Amino acid sequence: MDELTAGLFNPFASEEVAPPNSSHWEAKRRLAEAVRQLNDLLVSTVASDAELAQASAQVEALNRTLADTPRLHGTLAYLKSGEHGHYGEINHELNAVGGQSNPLAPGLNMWLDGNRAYGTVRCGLAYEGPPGFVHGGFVAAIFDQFLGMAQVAGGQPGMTGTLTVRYLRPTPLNTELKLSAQLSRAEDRKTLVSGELRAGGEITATAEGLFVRPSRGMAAMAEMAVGNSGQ
Ligand SMILES: CCCCCCCCCC(=O)SCCNC(=O)CCNC(=O)[C@H](O)C(C)(C)COP(=O)(O)OP(=O)(O)OC[C@H]1O[C@@H](n2cnc3c(N)ncnc32)[C@H](O)[C@@H]1OP(=O)(O)O
Repeated sequence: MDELTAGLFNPFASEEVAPPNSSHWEAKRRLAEAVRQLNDLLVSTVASDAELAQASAQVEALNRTLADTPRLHGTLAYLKSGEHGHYGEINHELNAVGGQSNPLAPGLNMWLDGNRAYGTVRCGLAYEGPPGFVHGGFVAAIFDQFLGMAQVAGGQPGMTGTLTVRYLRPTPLNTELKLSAQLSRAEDRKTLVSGELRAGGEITATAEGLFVRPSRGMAAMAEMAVGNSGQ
């Protein structure tokens, strides 16, 4: 394991969402939750054009305020600052699918128990694809992240090489969804993991992921990313 993968799923790998490790992340989680609500409200409100224009001006003003604050671009920049925890902690705050402090993330919580992985997630209205149901792309994203955690049990975590999702029935919005996964095979640099997504006890989708530990190593992959983070 290297600096990126060591502790990747700790200390957040428990059934209870672990509390933030600093006042910074505590404050950011609060802001992220407010933005999630804003997203939900945005897609559901049928306010007047004038009310929408006023709300836009307020959000634009807030954006200008935040743009003037010190910023770190990407998880590696947070890591290098030395002030925001180890990579696992930072990833679990900022990850696009599992990040508690990232409003894009639907709040996926995950934990490992031996060779099995478990998770919960709830997708609000902003994740709608078919009427009343979760967009299939987000179902795939949830599996990608979740199986990406489950592969860690194999001891050689890598990048998603292939992800196959079987959509058995529509996945409902605003419902606690339960995930489970198990390691099928881990050999050389390849780890095969399969998982299920359930709503109210019914399986709505299954997935299989093949993860490949890069020949260059994860640290080299991270170096390749320098310059991609929009700073
Ligand atoms: C910090 C830890 C992070 C872990 C968290 C994961 C959760 C998030 C998951 C993601 O979303 S990752 C983002 C989505 N995935 C990518 O962007 C991966 C892009 N692809 C790559 O970077 C490379 O193609 C890859 C690392 C997958 C493989 O490159 P390598 O140069 O290491 O592969 P190589 O050519 O040496 O092949 C090694 C073996 O893997 C096989 N292989 C390579 N790419 C494959 C692929 N894409 N699908 C299936 N098999 C693949 C290849 O055939 C070969 O099999 P054999 O040993 O049996 O000959």
